[in-house]
Amino acid sequence: MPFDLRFTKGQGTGNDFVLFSDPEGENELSPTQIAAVCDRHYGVGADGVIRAVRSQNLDDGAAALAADPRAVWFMDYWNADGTVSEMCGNGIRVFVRYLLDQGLAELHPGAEIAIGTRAGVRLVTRTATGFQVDLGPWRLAGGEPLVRAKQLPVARPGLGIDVGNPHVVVALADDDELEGLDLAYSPILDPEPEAGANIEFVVPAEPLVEDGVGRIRMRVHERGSGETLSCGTGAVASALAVRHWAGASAPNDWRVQVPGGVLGVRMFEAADGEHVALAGPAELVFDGVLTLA
Ligand SMILES: N[C@@H](CCC[C@H](N)C(=O)O)C(=O)O
Repeated sequence: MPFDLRFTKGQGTGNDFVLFSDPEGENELSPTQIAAVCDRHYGVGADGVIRAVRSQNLDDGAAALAADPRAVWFMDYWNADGTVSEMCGNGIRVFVRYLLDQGLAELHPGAEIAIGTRAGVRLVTRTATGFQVDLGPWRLAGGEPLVRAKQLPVARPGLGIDVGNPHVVVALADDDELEGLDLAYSPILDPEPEAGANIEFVVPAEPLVEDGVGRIRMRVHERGSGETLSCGTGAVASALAVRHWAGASAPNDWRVQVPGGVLGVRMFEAADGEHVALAGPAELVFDGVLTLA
């Protein structure tokens, strides 16, 4: 039975999403419907779909509420191919902008909002130009899979990093190598992690550190979405990887240039270990109605 999906299109550094509100958790889209919505020729076009559900109305939301009763909203995130992901760093900023715009939540200056996600509860605050999200503790995922990509002459070792979702970061020699990559083709990981991974290619700026801030450029091939203009968790994983390679003197503040803009990354100590935060813009672009079969 066809139905009308009322949605809002949003983006953060060019990583774009279709957002819709389903407080009672009654309108989960099928993977086929999500792929149809995200199709850039026959649908709205987006890198992912985000459903706003009250945490109390989702199984995954119950865990979020148990962890933090303030997490009344759950970010139900889906990639463009209809697969699910645990976390989206650009998406969660756009999600908060959407909740505020729809009058579903409030966020006063200096306050924080708790959002339920499959990676756990994440805290979001306002910044002068957008939002910052504390992505919580991170970890080296173990192993250094070889990465093959089109136009990369030889396979390179990647570093596995988990920031709630899985990433493999690969260092390239220079901007020419970065620009020359053809990410219309999916890079190949050897060994391929069972759950797949988002793959980031990074190049240090010259100099790497300026005024105490590390600077890198990044392109990404996202699990479930292909090449995107930006990936927030990918920017975080990339800064963590480059700091890891650079050694003890490397800074904790990073500026990550992606094709769609610039993101800020900061590592800091918290009660449960080192956390990593992501800052960047979040915009709503237009509202619409799509009839779905
Ligand atoms: N673009 C997002 C990440 C979205 C999920 C990712 N494709 C995955 O499957 O883990 C971001 O900004 O972090």
